[in-house]
Amino acid sequence: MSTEVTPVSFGARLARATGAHGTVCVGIDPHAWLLERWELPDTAEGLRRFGFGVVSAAAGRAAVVKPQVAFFERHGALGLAALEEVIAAARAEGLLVIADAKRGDVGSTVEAYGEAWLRDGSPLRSDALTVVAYQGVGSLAGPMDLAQRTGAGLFVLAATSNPESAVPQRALRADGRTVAAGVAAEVVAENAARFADEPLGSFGLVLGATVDLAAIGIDTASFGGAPILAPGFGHQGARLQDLRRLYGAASGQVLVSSSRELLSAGPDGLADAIARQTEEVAACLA
Ligand SMILES: O=C(O)c1cc(=O)[nH]c(=O)n1[C@@H]1O[C@H](COP(=O)(O)O)[C@@H](O)[C@H]1O
Repeated sequence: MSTEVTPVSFGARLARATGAHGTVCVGIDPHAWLLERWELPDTAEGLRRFGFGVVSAAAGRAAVVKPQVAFFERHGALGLAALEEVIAAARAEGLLVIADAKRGDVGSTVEAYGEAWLRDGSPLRSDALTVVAYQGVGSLAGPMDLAQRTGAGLFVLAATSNPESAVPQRALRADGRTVAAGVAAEVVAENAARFADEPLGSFGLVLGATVDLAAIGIDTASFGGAPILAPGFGHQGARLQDLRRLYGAASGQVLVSSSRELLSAGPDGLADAIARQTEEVAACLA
């Protein structure tokens, strides 16, 4: 008799956590200038203390944190060791962790990325991972299978918030769709097929709040239960008041990602800044 226990899916955990704490996703982006503002050194130890500061401010106030892996990689092995500790601390506090590592490769290799971030027992085990589908959504089958088995999630980049993304992402595929709309449709279909019984699925999309989704051929009304990770608010210019206009019927399943705007409140102001932004997002959705 198998003793394997089916884990609670990421989507179910996300729905529960956002229901309790709102839909703000607090970025952990230790830019050098932010470390200075937090009076921390630009070292692995500085990153560790910064990460712990964000975790303690977010615990009980937000559902999700999103460490930006690049800043930890700057410090090599010690930086990654700091990241391991920050991820573990966040999860121990009940926060969901989206590792923003933006991984992608041919299927046989991306599988190893999946194992690094989503396998039970891995030192960097997170609740979800950002991934890139430049090699085709099908190349992500390995991490998708693993995520489903371990109750983890994936956010696939579709329409990113940076202006340079227009050239590759608005390009037309052979089927007449833009690359961004094609990726979105494939991920939405995969999510619907694997998580049909769940109101919120575990495979979502990154859709920048600075992007005109209709102009790029993306209609969020067709998203079903696919969650959306939405960077671009605050420092990149998008405004919370536009949340409903930007994401329409899917606005309730949008994670409002905010890094520099929140983090610049400093270690003493961050908890209040998170609470304020959570209220503001809720008001925009009401
Ligand atoms: O995947 C992401 O989170 C992401 C996708 C995207 O299209 N744009 C984008 O800014 N991001 C990330 O979201 C964060 C945005 O930071 P702020 O602009 O400071 O809120 C950074 O960690 C980016 O790497």
